[in-house]
Formats: sequence, C-alpha cells, structure tokens
Amino acid sequence: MNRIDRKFAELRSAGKNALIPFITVGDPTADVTLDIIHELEKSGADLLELGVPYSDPLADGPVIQESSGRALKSGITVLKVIEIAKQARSEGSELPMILFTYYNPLLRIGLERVFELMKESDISGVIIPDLPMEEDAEAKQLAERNGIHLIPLIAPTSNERVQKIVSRASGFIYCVSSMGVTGVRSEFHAGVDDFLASVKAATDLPIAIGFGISNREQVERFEKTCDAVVVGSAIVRRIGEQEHRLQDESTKQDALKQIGEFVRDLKGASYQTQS
Ligand SMILES: O=P(O)(O)OC[C@@H](O)[C@@H](O)c1c[nH]c2ccccc12
Repeated sequence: MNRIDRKFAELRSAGKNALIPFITVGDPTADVTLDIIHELEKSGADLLELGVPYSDPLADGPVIQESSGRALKSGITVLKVIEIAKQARSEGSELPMILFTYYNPLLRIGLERVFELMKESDISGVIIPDLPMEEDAEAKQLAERNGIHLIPLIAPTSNERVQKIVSRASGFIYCVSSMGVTGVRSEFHAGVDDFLASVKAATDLPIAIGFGISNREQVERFEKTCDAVVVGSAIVRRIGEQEHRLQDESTKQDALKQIGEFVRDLKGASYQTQS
C-alpha cells in the first residue's frame, strides 16, 4: 500500500471521487510550481500528476506543449522534477504524487537510479505514455521493487487488450476519453461509456478518466462511471495566463487564488474534502 492506495481507499469509504490535476513542473518556474502544488492541495486536489516537460511530446495538445516550452526555458529536467516533489513533501504536502514522463528522459538517467530517486522523494506512481505494455517489463519490475505503481494508460481499444492491461496493473487505471491529443473538448464520444464499463468490469482497481475535461459539468458526467478525473489543459492554461502575475510578488497570491478557485469549482460542493 502506498499513498495512492491509501487515498483511494479513504475516498471510497467516504463515497467520494478523486480530482487529479496535471501540471507541468517548472512552468513558469520551479519555485512557483511549489506554490501551485500547495495551492492545489488546499483547494481540494486529491492526487497530483507532475508532468516532466519534454521537447517532443507526441500525445500533448497545444496548451501542454506551450507549457512544456515555458518550463524547459526555466531549465527543468526530470531530476529537478523529482527534487521538487521531495521539496513539496518536506514543506508539508501529503498529496500522492505521480510522475508523468516520456520514457527517454528516464532511460538517459538510468532506470535503476531514477526509480530509486523517485522512491526517495516519496513519489507513488509513474505514467509513461510512450511505453507500451509489451516493452515495460524492466520498468515494471523496478517500480514494484521501489513500491511505486506503474499506472497504465488505456485508450478505447479492444476488449482483449483491456483485459491484458488491467490484469497486470496496480494503483489505478488511467482511461483516455478519446484518441488524439490532450486538450479541451466540448463533447465526449458516446462510446466512452461502453469503454469505461468494459474497463470497470475487468478490474477492481480505481478508474480515472482524462483528456478533455475542463469544467464541473464534465466532472459530474463521469462521477458515476469513474473513481477519478484528471484535469490537465484547463488548469495548465490558467497557469499560462497568470505566468507573469505568478512571478511578481505583489500579484502572486491573487494569481494563486484564482487557480485554487478553479479547482474548487471543478470539485463542486458534493466533492469537497476541505472547507
Ligand atoms: O489536458 P487534458 O485534456 O486535461 O488531459 C490530461 C492530461 O493533460 C495529462 O494527463 C497528460 C499530459 N500529457 C499527456 C500525454 C498522454 C496522456 C495524458 C497526458
């Protein structure tokens, strides 16, 4: 049991769902990211995806790509991201943290070392969008050895593949609402409900949905069929809009508050875990 399991168990017994924000670490700077992490937590985030900025992010839409660009300018690397997770923890954060990274940055450091560093920083999960199940044996083994969940991403796909993926998963299952890239969508494909039902039928693990969720109505839409929603672009876009105000001491608190309010809105009164 790590922090992810404990959080979902706690929410399940309270009959609540989880909100999982995704942010790009280092956007606009490492210091501001720490403030954002604490603000998200105060505003009701239940778990957190820490995105490692990457220069060639295949699955990312424009909002996250631009955010990666800002973060790379501030000099962030995967090692720095892991360091920032550790610092957030030492500053009192209790959030279960999930590292979100493409595979190459991990390989460059060396898988063995990077998983040990994640453990030392109390990171509970890792999502590697470009690592297919067929090639994840080494990462999976190292994750297990270090008490970290390798969280699979599943896109609407054949039943057989769903079975295969969930049967070896741990932590939770991240279901992608639709094909394509991240970003805001106004509607969800009707097949998404069948897809979620087929995943649910195949596993007892919590199920998260992400890709294109940007408002309270959409969060509610998935309340019954999922245990968690991931919101990336809608939050990252707001961080981008506040880029300068977040870096000016005289406006920073107000800018943080606006981001926090958006997260409170997403959760809605029925979700609220904190007042
Ligand atoms: O941005 P959205 O549409 O809210 O989707 C979540 C998402 O940003 C995050 O989980 C994510 C960022 N990059 C990704 C690449 C692949 C899958 C998922 C992701």
